[in-house]
Amino acid sequence: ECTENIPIMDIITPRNASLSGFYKRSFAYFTIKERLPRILTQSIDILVRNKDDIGEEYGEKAKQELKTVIGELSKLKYEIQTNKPMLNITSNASDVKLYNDFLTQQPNKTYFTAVWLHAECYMYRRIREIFELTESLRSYDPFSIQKRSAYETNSAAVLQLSKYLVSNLTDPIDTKSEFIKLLKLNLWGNQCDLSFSSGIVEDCSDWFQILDSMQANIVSDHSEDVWSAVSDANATSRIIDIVLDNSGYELFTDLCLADFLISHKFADSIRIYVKTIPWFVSDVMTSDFNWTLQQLLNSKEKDMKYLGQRWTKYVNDQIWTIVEHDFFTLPHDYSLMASTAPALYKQMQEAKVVIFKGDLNYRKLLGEKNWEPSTPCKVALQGFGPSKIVTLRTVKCQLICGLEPGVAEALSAKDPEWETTGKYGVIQYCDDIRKLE
Ligand SMILES: O=P(O)(O)OC[C@H]1O[C@](O)(CO)[C@@H](O)[C@@H]1O
Ligand SMILES: [Mn+2]
Repeated sequence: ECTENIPIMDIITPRNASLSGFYKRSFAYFTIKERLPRILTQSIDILVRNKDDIGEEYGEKAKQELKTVIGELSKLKYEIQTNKPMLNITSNASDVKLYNDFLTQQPNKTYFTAVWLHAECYMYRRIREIFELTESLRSYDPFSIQKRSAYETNSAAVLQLSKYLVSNLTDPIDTKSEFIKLLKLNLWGNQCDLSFSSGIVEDCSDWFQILDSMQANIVSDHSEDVWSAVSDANATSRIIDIVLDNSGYELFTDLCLADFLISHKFADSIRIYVKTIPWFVSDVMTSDFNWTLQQLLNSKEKDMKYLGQRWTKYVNDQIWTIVEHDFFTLPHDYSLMASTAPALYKQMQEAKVVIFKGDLNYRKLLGEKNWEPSTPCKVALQGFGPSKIVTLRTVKCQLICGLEPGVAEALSAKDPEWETTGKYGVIQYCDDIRKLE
């Protein structure tokens, strides 16, 4: 039991405190104690199982370097389990200065005593550093195999949704109700995330049938506000930003939403924000985006092929643009964006609406704080507000805002694990704070 000498408290997370492994009766503690080491073990197993293929593709030297990489991943796992301090990143990548400056400023620098967000982001940044410091595996994505198989596992759901979307594009529809239906399908797509389900991907194909019955699990539903914001014909901006989360089926639901926004003329351009390094196992990088379009283009299913062609044209015509920015893989929460990445904040201010996907983005929007669940979203955002904000998030950890009084208490009474199963979700909207001044 190597956590016995860790100075942590055997309590739940206090109200308004930062989530941290320091509170033993928390999901943060469980994640750092159990889940992060398991993710590293999974990565090591996958590298060992695929070392011949990787040697084929990256050369003999890569096969040798894999031994070092596996050793380094094991060392990282041991560091976490024994609560070592998070040391500076030593590679010379573009984010390293910002990263180390941030690390230096943190009062608690060990995995179990740091803010959970910082410790978890740091682990993924260290995984990246291990590959950055090799010669032949600098561009290798250790999560690519898992991201690809997650897509394959859900190909039935992708096919079903592609048929639905294509029929929507041709038949006359009730735009508002179809938009809100697509929004909810998009929300539930967030359940498919490998850092959470540790590789077991839900079968998402029966969601059409049960969408209505899942309505009860949307514990905060601002769909009407989201509809008003995206369909606002008086808005000056014709840009909608989508900050992506997971690859696979979830990415497909994001592209369906992005297509709907263009084809129904709610925007002239969609900016799609991806990660610049392998992140939280499932998160989308440009390579995953391109791979997904390629799968659609190569598909034998006519609707999938058609969408692949349609969406490739959106990219070529710059109706959809991929935005890469280091900020999204820093440990900084979004209240620090304006000061840390002013150009990015300014760019987001150009958008009509900014849609954030998933649990990690939600944690960064709320500054990783254990707010009173009925705290208004505007308060929890702590000043972050480049535009109108929409979040589509399945609830995977113990932080939330914007709930009606009593809702959280009722959920805890009915289902004590409600915050950490991904079974519940929120569709939340926060108006542009510039308007509220
Ligand atoms: O892919 P998503 O929705 O951001 O979920 C990943 C998040 O869920 C968790 O697994 C639990 O909160 C975190 O480790 C991580 O922030
Ligand atoms: Mn994710």
